[in-house]
Parts: sequence; C-alpha cells; structure tokens
Amino acid sequence: MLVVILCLVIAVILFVIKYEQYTMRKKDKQLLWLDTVPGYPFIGNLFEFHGPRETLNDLRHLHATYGKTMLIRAPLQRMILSCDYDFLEFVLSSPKILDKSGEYKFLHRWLGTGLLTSDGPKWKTRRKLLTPSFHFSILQKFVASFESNGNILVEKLRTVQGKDINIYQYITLYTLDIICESAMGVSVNAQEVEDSQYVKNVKFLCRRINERATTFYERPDLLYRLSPNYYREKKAVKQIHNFTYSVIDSRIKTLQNSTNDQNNTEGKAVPFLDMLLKSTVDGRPLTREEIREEVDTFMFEGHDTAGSAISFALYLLASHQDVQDHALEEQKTIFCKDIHRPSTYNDLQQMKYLECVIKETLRLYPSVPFYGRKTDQPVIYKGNVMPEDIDIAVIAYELQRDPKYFPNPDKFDPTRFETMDGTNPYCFIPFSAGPRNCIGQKFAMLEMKSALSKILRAFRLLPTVPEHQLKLTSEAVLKSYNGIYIRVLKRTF
Ligand code: HEM
Repeated sequence: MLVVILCLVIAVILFVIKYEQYTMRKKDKQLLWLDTVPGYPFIGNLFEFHGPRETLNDLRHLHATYGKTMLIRAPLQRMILSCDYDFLEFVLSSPKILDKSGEYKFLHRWLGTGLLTSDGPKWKTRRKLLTPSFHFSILQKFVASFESNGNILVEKLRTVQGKDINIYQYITLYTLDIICESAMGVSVNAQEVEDSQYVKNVKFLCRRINERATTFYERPDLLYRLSPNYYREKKAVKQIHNFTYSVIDSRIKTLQNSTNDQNNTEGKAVPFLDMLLKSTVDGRPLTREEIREEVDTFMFEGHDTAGSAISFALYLLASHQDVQDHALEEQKTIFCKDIHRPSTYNDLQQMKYLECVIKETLRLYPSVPFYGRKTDQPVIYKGNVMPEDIDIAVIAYELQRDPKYFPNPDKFDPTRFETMDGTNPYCFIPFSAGPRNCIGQKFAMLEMKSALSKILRAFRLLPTVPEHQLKLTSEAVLKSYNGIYIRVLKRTF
C-alpha cells in the first residue's frame, strides 16, 4: 500500500513538473536573451530568497552575481529583475507596461483593486478621477494638519529627550494621523491613544503582506488558507473594513445633513473621501466598496512610506552634523527671529536644501525599494521579445546606488541634488516614474518637509553612543528591523 501511495505521489510531482515546463516552454524560449539564474525544476529560484529580512541582501547578491538584468523563475511565474537604467527607463515610460506584477495580489484582500493595485481601464479611470485631488491648491490646505500633528509629535519627543529612542515609532504614528485626517477626515489620534486596534491592524497587515510574498509555502492561496496567518489576516482586514465603512457612512450622513453654510469648505482641507463621495464614473456615483478600496489604498500607501523616509532622514541628519547645521541655517533664514512659528506652504516651498536632504535620503533608503510591473501583451525591447504575462521587478534600491550615476554612492551627500542636471531622469526613482508614478509625491514632499523642519527647529539630533547600525528590511516599505535609534536634545537659540 505504502509503495502505491509513494508511486502516486511521485507521479503527481512529475506531472506537475512536466505541466509547468510545458506551459512555460514558449516563454522560456522567448526569454533566452536574458541571463537566467540557475534553479531547480518547477520551484525554480525560490531558494534564492531567504525570508523577508534578507530580501535586500538576496537581491544585492543576485545582481552582483548575474548582472543588472536577469530572469528568475517560480512555479508558473517568470520574473525579470532589473536595476539597469536603460531597461527600467523603457519599462517605466512604456504605456504598454502599466499592469502590476503577481505579488500585488497579496494586497487584494485588504485594498481590493484601488489605484495602487488595479490594472487596465479601471486604473485609467481611477487615476483620472483622483489626479485633481493632488492639485497644489488642494494640497496647500493640508499644511495645517501637518502643523497640528507636528506639534503633538514635538511634545511627545520632548518627554524622551536625551534618551536613545526608536524614532520610527514616533514618526509612523504622526504620518498615520495625517493620512487619516487627509483621506478620511477623521482623526484616529494614533499619537495619543496607545493600543488603538485600527493602528495595530494597519501595522500588522503591512508586515504580513511582505512576509507572505517572501514565504514560498504561503504564496499559493490554497496553502495559505490552511495557515493560522490567513485567519489573522482575515480578521484584521475585516476590522479595518468595518472601520472604513463606518467612517464612509458617517461622512455620507454629515454631508447630507449639513446646510450649505456648514458645507462651505473654502480655506479648509477637504478629505479625499469627500471628493470620492461627490465623484461619478460613467454617470454614476462610486459604490461604497469602490470608495473603501481607495480610502484603504491611501491609508496603506500614504503613511508608512513617508514615515520611513522621515525616520531615515532624521537618522542621517543625526549622524552627519555638517548636513544638519546646513539644514538648520536654511531654517533660520526662512523663519528669522520667530523660529518656532507655524510653517506656511510658502515656507515649505523655500526649503530647497531640506528638499535635497530628503531626496538624498530617498536615494539611499527608498521607502519602496522595489516594485513590480507585468506585461499584458508581447513587448519588444532592443529587438528582444518580452512575452505576455511576464513580471518585472524594478529594483530602485540598487539603481540608486549605481556609481555610474551617483559617484561614491554610499556617501550621504545632499549637495549632489543641487548639481544634478536631469540628463538621466530615471536614475532616481523613489516615487517610480512615468504614467504610473506615485500620485501622492507632492503631498509626501510637503509632509516630510513640514515634519523635518519642525523637528530640526525644536531639537538637536544626535547619534546614539555607540552609533546605532541599521539592519535594513523590506516590509513592502523599507524599514530597519532593529529600529532607527537616535537622540534628541532641546535646541536653544
Ligand atoms: C515618501 C513617500 C512616498 C514614497 C517614497 C512613495 C512611493 C511610491 C511608489 C514607488 C509608487 C509606485 C508603486 C508601484 O508601482 O507599485 C507609489 C504609488 C502610489 N502612491 Fe506613493 N509614495 C509616497 C507617499 C505617498 C502618499 C503620501 C500617498 C497618498 C497620499 C501615496 C499614494 C500612492 C498611490 C495611490 C499610488 C498608486 C499610484 C498608481 O498606481 O497610479 N504615496 N508611491
């Protein structure tokens, strides 16, 4: 009996391997022009990846061994990994490669197919609908929200000055409060309320999505449903959706009940939710579910990214006193004698050096270190075919450390952005590039400037002793898994 079962198992395995080879044969032939990472039948290169904490190291190792562009294989999936300038310029600017790679399906349970995860005509319609929400005349009204939440942040930091603190824990709650106010028009008071279930769920899901993407036995939906993590994820998603729906419903009521007078929003920031509630697609309003998808998408994409960038910038400023002094001089010039006054939109526009600091931070520590696309039709690149349904991973983290474009690439040197002439616009792509770039980049830049300016004026930033060493990991967003520790000391002028 045992022998029969064993034979059956072997037969099934052989069948699956043959089936995979048969289905992928044509694609593999068409992709012979690429360097292919040697792997095993069926499972391909899954063993090249050693879990979420090691993904960046694994990618670095693969690029060092196989060059800037290579093909890797997973069951029924072919993916091109690239940090090559020409190839990525082609991919990101192509109107034919706009769909998202297979990995994004891990976000679907939470985000549905909102702007980040949708493809084809749905994405085009949504992008057109949402783009006006990021017009500068709308964005400048959010400066007040950056300011009030920044004041809470500074108060929180005052209570821990002189101690070694994991700055990321403070910053990420600040950016979460801001995105809640901006996207939904409600405050979750993440900075004030400890142990908020909503905050816990958002944090849990951000981590879970990447863990799943890099754990081979959790990738197939069928196997994932057998694991306890599936139920944890389902529960967290349900709680988040319930919260988002309750906010949507109460906002609908408020808008219905408000008199014209109360509805007068002149000068006030209008949350993205209100715009969604007032929008129509093909002559009909968006459904509750469609609105929820977008609100949840903004919550996901809009807080951790900026939180990571601000935290890394503070870490770099703490360990580069010359850069910090330069940035502070600029603040003094802008704020003159009233150094602690609230910053205005115009002030933020004037912070040119701080902008270089942020860009240099995003070059070294891009919040989204890699992202994915997929071909939905055969595409020709330099005479070679990329067949339909091929995933492409854009490794921004590696490209932005290429010495060809950034001499002495590991050096933190914001001035390189003062002299960059735009000859190679695709060598700096923290917000992606082309038609599917980050819709929130101007919002993010204002928010990051506002936070850094406020903290710089309130505190002197110092490294810990001994200086904390980052251990980078990508949980969809770049983090340091041992924290981002610095010290802050009240600044006196
Ligand atoms: C430092 C801050 C940020 C960075 C580095 C960043 C980076 C990116 C990147 C690399 C993408 C492309 C992702 C992909 O192709 O899969 C993206 C897309 C997106 N980002 Fe951001 N982002 C930031 C802040 C924000 C903020 C604050 C918002 C919202 C207010 C936002 C909303 C979005 C949305 C909705 C998309 C999808 C756009 C589309 O596919 O059309 N991002 N972002």
